[in-house]
Amino acid sequence: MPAERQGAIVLDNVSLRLGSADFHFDCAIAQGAITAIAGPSGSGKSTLLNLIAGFEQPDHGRVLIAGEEVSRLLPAYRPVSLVFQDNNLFAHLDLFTNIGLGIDPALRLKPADRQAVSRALSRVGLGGFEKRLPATLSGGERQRAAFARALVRRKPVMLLDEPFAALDPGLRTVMADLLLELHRETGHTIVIVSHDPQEVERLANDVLFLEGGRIVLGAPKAAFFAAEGPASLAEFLGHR
Ligand SMILES: Nc1ncnc2c1ncn2[C@@H]1O[C@H](COP(=O)(O)OP(=O)(O)OP(=O)(O)O)[C@@H](O)[C@H]1O
Repeated sequence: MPAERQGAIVLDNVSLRLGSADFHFDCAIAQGAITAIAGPSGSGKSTLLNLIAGFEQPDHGRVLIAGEEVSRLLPAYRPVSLVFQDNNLFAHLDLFTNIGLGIDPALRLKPADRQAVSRALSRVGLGGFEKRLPATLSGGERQRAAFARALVRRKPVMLLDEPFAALDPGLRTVMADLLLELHRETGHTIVIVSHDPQEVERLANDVLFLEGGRIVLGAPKAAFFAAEGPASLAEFLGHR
């Protein structure tokens, strides 16, 4: 593979068909950067993220993370942590247990792991919330808990699928700032699907813009916002 194709995440000529939808992705996502995936509804943003996470596998081509091919690995074996819009906390388990599951699905937690759970909760502003059930939290607090779970996994790649879409605009800004802070601390590679050009502007170093299951523009943020392209791009930029 040529040097310029090296990245924290590489989709090497990946193609996939789901029902009548065809996807083709060929890109390298930079190490330690925040890359936003944007594009109209149905353009393939979640599918691209699912290919990286392992919820979808390519029909052809390869997915590499940190130089290792992971195309056929199940999600649990990939070096990624996930934060989704509905943050998938288990309703009947308290926050300590929910976050501990991020370290070990069998919950065999060593004392250091238990400390890491409490530290992660404090880190996201939920210190002392260990015994709370998800239903007793606000939407923003649940999203913070999902961040805490991603943090304890200590994986070098964090994947977020519209993590703030259900939150009100004020809280969205607070959570975006928290994500930037965590990124500065960890230096992780972050890939975030976003519908919101302001969020892309606030967070991203690089942007991949999708249409019809393909990447129609991949550029650093400044170039992206100055770019001319398909009508869908003009429409996205028009909502700034
Ligand atoms: N399992 C599947 N079977 C059939 N079609 C699918 C499947 N998964 C996704 N699709 C189709 O592929 C297209 C892309 O879906 P995807 O969820 O990746 O888009 P998206 O850009 O994330 O959309 P949105 O912004 O609306 O969430 C859609 O037309 C969707 O209906």
